[in-house]
Amino acid sequence: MTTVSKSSPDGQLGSEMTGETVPYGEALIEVEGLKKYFSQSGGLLPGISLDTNQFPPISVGEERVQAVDDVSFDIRRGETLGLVGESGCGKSTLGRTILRLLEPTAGTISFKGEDLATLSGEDLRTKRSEIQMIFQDPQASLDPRLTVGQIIEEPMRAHGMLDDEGREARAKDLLEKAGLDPHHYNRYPHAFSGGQRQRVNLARALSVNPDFIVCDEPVSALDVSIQAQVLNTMERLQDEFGLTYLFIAHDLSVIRHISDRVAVMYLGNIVELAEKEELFENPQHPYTKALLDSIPVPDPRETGARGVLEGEVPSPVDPPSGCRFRTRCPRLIAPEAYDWDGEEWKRTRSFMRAVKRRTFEPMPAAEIRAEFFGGALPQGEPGRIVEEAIEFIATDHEAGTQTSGQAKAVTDEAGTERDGPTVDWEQATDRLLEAFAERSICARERPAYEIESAHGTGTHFTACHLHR
Ligand SMILES: Nc1ncnc2c1ncn2[C@@H]1O[C@H](COP(=O)(O)OP(=O)(O)OP(=O)(O)O)[C@@H](O)[C@H]1O
Repeated sequence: MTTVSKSSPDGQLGSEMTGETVPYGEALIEVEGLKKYFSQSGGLLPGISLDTNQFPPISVGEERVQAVDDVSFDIRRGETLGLVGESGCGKSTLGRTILRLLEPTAGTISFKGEDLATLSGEDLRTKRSEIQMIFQDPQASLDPRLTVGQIIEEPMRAHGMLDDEGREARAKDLLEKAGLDPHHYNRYPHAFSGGQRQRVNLARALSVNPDFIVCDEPVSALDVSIQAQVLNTMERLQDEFGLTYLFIAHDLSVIRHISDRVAVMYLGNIVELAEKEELFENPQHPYTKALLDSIPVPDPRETGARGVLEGEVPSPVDPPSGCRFRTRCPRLIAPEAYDWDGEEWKRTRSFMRAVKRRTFEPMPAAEIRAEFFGGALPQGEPGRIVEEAIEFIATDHEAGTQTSGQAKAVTDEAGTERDGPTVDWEQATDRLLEAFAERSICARERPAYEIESAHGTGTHFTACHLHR
């Protein structure tokens, strides 16, 4: 049987063909300023939008989904970089753009010092053998009409690698290495379980002797009991074949199992990147902390009172300025335009969040002041702004003392029209956000800081202005 290893003369392609080597621990992939925007093609007239607040009310311009926006990091030879984040944050798009399955909008992707973003034609085709991808759904990615042997041999054939006999021997060897019986060579995918099918995918990816594999949620569709077995096989194959993985998952326990370093993604940006232990034991970004706090704990006494993420992820068509997490962030930094004393900012921030999310019932002004500010509003201008916001939502304001727009004619049960207070959450929210949230450094500048690690010796990147 042919022995497959990175040094095997039969295992052509991959780095052997090009003769390039990158020492272990050095950057194999360097991503710099990578962007991937998708054009929005929806509606009757794509690209044309109606805005009655402007003249002319029609504008022609493309709305673009900023799926990956200005992302930079490297992946070192032999390591597994875990990429984690909520659904829709851009993980798959990033993985596919690195592989050039999607055209980058901007930025560079350097693989062994060569920019993949500019390669095309034959050069790109050759490089593709060095970079492979494994997808989440092993069922969908295996052609049901082909035998397992044909499936594994297909990439070798496409790259003109080995003769028929050599390909068969290599396919059988790879089946065994991936934890399957080589006698399964002539079977069809439907005869296999989900875990076995993912092993077939692994064997196929390895057939062209790649250096780098993007693994997009490779175990998410598998039973938890099977997940660990497949992950262990992936680790073994990584050692044996000298592989480098970008491992995409939303499940933090899977990321913790397999990664050496972890990158956390939120709304198209990488918000934190550190060695695994450092990230799990010393997370610095409020988003990472919220993600870690929301890991389900297998404890029946657990009440569910964890720091789960509040609010919706904003649209990637029009993401927030500065820090993209700021609209959901519990640690939003105080705007420097005002002087804050003691607890004033914390209280104002909690009040602003509660108003924005309408988490309390409208009540008289004094009760709002008591509940959120212990009776004493912040000093000076911030206090006046808070008072204005309270007036919009208080239930006990007399007509005439209210800010314009708040008093409105209402009809009582007897059918008599009289002036009464109305609650205007929107105005209150706008007043607070405009005065405080939009003036925070979190809204004005995009954060990027390197801090000292408490665990290990690696660098710790965090995109949070709390480290300014
Ligand atoms: N072909 C496309 N056209 C337009 N928008 C797209 C396209 N592909 C992805 N998007 C959008 O880009 C954003 C990022 O999607 P992506 O699939 O990369 O996220 P993800 O983190 O991998 O999510 P999931 O874990 O659910 O796959 C989403 O808002 C998504 O709707």
